[in-house]
Amino acid sequence: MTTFAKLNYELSEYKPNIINYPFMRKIKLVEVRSEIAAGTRGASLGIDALKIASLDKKSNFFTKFDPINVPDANNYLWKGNKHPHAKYIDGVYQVLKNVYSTVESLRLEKKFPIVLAGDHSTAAGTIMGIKAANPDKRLGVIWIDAHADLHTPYTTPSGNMHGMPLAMCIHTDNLDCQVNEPEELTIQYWEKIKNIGGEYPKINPEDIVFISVRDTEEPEDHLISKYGIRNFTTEEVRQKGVANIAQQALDVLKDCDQIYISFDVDSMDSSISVGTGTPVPNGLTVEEAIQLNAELIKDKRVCCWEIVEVNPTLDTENLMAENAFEVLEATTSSLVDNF
Ligand SMILES: NC(=[NH2+])NCCC[C@H](N)C(=O)O
Ligand SMILES: [Mn+2]
Repeated sequence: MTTFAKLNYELSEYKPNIINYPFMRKIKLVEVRSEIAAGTRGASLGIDALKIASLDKKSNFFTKFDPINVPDANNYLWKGNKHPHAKYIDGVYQVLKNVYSTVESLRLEKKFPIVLAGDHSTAAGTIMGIKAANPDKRLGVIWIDAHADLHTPYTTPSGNMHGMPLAMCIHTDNLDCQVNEPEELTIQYWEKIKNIGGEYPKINPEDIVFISVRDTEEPEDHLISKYGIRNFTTEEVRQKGVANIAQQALDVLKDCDQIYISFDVDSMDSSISVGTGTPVPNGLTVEEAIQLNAELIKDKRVCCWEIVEVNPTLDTENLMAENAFEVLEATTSSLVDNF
């Protein structure tokens, strides 16, 4: 703890109501065990794998913050998929509404949600919730990921909706690059999803910053160049250093009033990220991921942080969860220390 944080902490013993706020962030853990939007089974176990990693490390992390559980719709997996270009979109819609309303309420209470989630689609619900609580604040997004997650039912190569959350939030169909003909019912759900929390884009595409994105398809590349979305590559992170890239990323978002950070563990290199559904080479090291998140979260505009896509069923010895837990713990203590 910094001296000021320590003083603040000590004072808070005596005057909890006055001193705790606004100096200390009120952290709330949000657990979303959704995996229907991933192509591989098992991401719903990621949160519990993080808890096992914490126990093995004898860390008291999970005793420090109250968790809240958001209901998932993983039972849809038993029914079979009816939407080839947006798999289980009916279930995804339910989960996104749940995440959205949970995050909205937390933000209205000025809490800082640390979201532990399964598949990455739920990040759209998080963004919609942040925006709903403060519609007049311009929201920027730092998306640390191997993927751009900018697909739509009209462009997706896989039908997996964890490849679509950013398109939901910028409210695009990307018809310029249409390759699929989604069914009418699929489109109805897609429209409902885009309009959760209001019939408007929740973020400007220009207010997205990518870090380590390296596995995109042509329709995503089209949106990236159309909107000039900045991507800081792994090479840039390595050449210029993590602190420099963190600063540059925050500078891109200089006109934003609040910032959400989404950390997909597949941003880390495939040599250590076997335990995730879509691993990609040339990613960040664990150390780089730790430094990057710990640095970014110091910015006072950051109002929510999320970690996703840990899948222990694909792993050996819970390696990914152990690494991801290091990132979670270090990022959270940076948040606490630099309130
Ligand atoms: N959040 C993720 N892991 N996304 C992976 C997406 C992979 C690919 N672009 C797809 O649409 O299927
Ligand atoms: Mn992702």
